[in-house]
Amino acid sequence: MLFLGRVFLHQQPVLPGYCISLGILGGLGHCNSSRSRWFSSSSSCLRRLRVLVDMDGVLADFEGGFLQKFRIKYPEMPYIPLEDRRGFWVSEQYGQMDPELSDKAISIWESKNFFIDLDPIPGAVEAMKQMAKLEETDVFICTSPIKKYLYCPYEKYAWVEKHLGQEFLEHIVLTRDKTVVSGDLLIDDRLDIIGAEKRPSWEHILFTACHNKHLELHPPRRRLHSWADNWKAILDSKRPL
Ligand SMILES: Cc1cn([C@H]2C[C@H](OP(=O)(O)O)[C@@H](CO)O2)c(=O)[nH]c1=O
Ligand SMILES: [Mg+2]
Ligand SMILES: [Mg+2]
Repeated sequence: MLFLGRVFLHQQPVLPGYCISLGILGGLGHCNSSRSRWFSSSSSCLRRLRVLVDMDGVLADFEGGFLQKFRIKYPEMPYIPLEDRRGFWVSEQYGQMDPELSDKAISIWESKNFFIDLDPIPGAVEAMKQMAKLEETDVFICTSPIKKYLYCPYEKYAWVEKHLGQEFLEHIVLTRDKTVVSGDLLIDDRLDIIGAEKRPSWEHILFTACHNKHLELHPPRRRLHSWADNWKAILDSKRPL
């Protein structure tokens, strides 16, 4: 008998709708990673955890890099110290201070070398290397390019190669819509991640950043406060028992 369905863990669907199994559902997860993983000898497929990790604000310090370059390019202009940042979009808050500052802010991340020059977030590189080495775990960097595509997509790849190594180039998902990417977890600094898929397969873990640290999350939503926080425990909470 063919069974087509979804399994829920922590109220999150962990099986994409296209995962078809022959009856036995216990312990199933993403079964599409390779043909041999679809079924083990006991007719249940090995379940690998898939973690999607955002780039800007989680691996690469977009906010710090922005402020540094903004102050160099516009030394006479007012700026917003990182502790006063509110709201995801930098240009919105700058525009509220002075309408002409919105375009000036945008000019910073639309410039050549903005994305490649970003410093890693503390602990990010080490955590990603450790995470990738974990058994039964697949890690992907899931990041949105800006729409001015002249430099950003290239520089995001170059950044990953520079800081994480060439092997990680196989693990990049560039998308403007993260809801259509399947995974168990998405670690991301943006509060509202919406798109075409109304029921994304991942649980969103909010990565704490200067612009979101004051926001109160409603249960069962969870945060990762930094890479010094216990990210392994969050991964383990999504593994089958
Ligand atoms: C415009 C803007 C972009 N970004 C990041 C988010 C996206 O990267 P990521 O998906 O890696 O977090 C990218 C394109 O919007 O730039 C900010 O973090 N703040 C901003 O104000
Ligand atoms: Mg981000
Ligand atoms: Mg691994």
